[in-house]
Amino acid sequence: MNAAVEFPMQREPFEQALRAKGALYHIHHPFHRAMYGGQCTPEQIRGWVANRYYYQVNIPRKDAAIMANCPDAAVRRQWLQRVLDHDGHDGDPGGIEAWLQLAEAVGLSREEVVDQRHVLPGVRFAVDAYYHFARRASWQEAACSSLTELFAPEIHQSRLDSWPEHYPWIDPAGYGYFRKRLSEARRDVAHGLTITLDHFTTAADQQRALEILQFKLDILWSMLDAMTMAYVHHTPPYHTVTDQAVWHRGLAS
Ligand SMILES: O=C(O)c1cc(C(=O)O)c2c(n1)C(=O)C(=O)c1cc(C(=O)O)[nH]c1-2
Repeated sequence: MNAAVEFPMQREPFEQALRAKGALYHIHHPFHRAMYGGQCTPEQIRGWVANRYYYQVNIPRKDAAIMANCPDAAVRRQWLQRVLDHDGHDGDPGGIEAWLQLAEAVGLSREEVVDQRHVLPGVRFAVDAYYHFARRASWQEAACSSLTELFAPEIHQSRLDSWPEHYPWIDPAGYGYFRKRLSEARRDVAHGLTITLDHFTTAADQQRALEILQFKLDILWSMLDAMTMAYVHHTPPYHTVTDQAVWHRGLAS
């Protein structure tokens, strides 16, 4: 009896298989489609910006966890740039600060964003799953999970192209974050892709890489599902019982 032998994909078809996952990117989520289609209310835009803040503040923590798991100094030196991009460094206030400027531009106060009062439990759990995966997984698997960034420049560009026209009430000074990420994401993805193509070489490894990328797509999609419940259907958690935002604001220190 012959056991089926699975051959690995060559480098190029494997990269194509990873890129094909873009068909499931959150750019296709109805919430995003409404956002760049100009159908979102100010409340919906504000809800998205306030919730996405939780992703923003956890990205550099996730990247620091990857560095902590990586014994290769050359990789760490390059990965460190991601932390600096978000946390800031000499002469660059960083992506978290740029996100807070976006928050102000859409009419939120810094305080209500930073204290995370608007962060929905579903968004928090999805982001936490990403952070915890990066802590537990090998650094190569965690690097692979960042590859949704393959598809991110297009989504940032779609906002730069559509928001000023559809949402003239947003102060254009807030768009710096999206502009900043165009080049940063392209650089990150070149590095993450090289690591992934080098590391996942057997057929089983390659299936695992595709599953990891699906996990990350699920995280991004689930965040928007939670926001849809709250801001489109007006059914946030506990809406059958109270109109107060009674959910917890995070137990992590
Ligand atoms: O606005 C977006 O839709 C979007 C998506 C993603 C992504 O695909 O994970 C990132 C970002 N933005 C982003 O700004 C960012 O800094 C970023 C870092 C990472 C990552 O996984 O390390 N993803 C993303």
